[in-house]
Amino acid sequence: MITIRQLHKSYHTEALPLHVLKGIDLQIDKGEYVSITGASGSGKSTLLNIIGILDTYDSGDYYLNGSLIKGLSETEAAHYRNEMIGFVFQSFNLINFKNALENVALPLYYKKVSRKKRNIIAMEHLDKMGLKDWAHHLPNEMSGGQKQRVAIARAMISNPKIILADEPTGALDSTTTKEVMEVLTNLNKEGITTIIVTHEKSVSEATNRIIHLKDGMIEYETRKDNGIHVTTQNLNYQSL
Ligand SMILES: Nc1ncnc2c1ncn2[C@@H]1O[C@H](COP(=O)(O)OP(=O)(O)OP(=O)(O)O)[C@@H](O)[C@H]1O
Repeated sequence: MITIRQLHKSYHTEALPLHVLKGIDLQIDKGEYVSITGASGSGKSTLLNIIGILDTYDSGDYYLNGSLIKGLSETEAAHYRNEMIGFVFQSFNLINFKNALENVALPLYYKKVSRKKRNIIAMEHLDKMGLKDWAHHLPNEMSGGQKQRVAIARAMISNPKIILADEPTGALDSTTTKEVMEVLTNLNKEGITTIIVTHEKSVSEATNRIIHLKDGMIEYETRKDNGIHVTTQNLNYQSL
C-alpha cells in the first residue's frame, strides 16, 4: 500500500538547509497498524505529512497503492487525499462554531452531497463513535476525548483506506488516551491501515509495528508477533 525508497527531505530556511529525512526505506502493507516514534525533531511529522501528500519530498520515491506520488499538481494531490486518506491531529482541528454533526459532515459538503444525506451519514459515524447524543453540541462543550472522536468520525466519513494520526492523544489524559486508542484499534481491525505518530509508549505499544526514527533515519523497528515484541535494527542506519 505504501512503498518508500530512499526518501530525502530538506527544509530551506533562511539559515542553512535542514536535512530532515535522510534516506527512509519503508514498506507498509494494507491493514497494518503502525506507529512512528522518535525524539522531537527526528522527522516523524515530516514523514507522516509526506505519506499524507500534505508535503513534498526532494528525492527518492513514494508509491501509494502503486501510484508514484511525485510532482503532483495540488488537484491531483487532493484527489489522492480525498480518496485514500483520513487525517487526525493532536489539536482536533474542529470548527468551533459548528456542532459535532456539522463538523463530521463537512467533507461531504465539499463533495456536494445534499444536506439531508450528509447529516444522515454523519450521524451514523457519530453513533459509531458513541456520540449520537452529542451531535448538536459545539466542540467547546465536549471533552478532549469526545472532540478527538468527532475528529475521527470526520476522518472516516469519506471511507478512507488509511488513517494518519499525528499525536492523536497528545492533548489527552491517560483515561481518554485509552478511549481514543480503542477507537483507532477497532478501525484498524476493520481493515483500515493505521499510522500513528506518537511520543507515548502506551500508544506505540498498542500498535503492531513501531518504526523508530533517529535524526531523520529509521534506527530500528519493532514488530509484535503473537504478543511478543521483536526488534530489528536497520543495518543501513548510520549514527552521526
Ligand atoms: N515547515 C518547516 N520549515 C522549516 N523547518 C521545519 C518545518 N517543519 C519542520 N521543520 C523542522 O524539521 C525538523 C523535523 O520536524 P518534525 O516536525 O518532522 O519532527 P518530529 O519528529 O515530528 O518532532 P516533534 O515530535 O517535536 O513534533 C525539526 O527540526 C523542525 O524544526
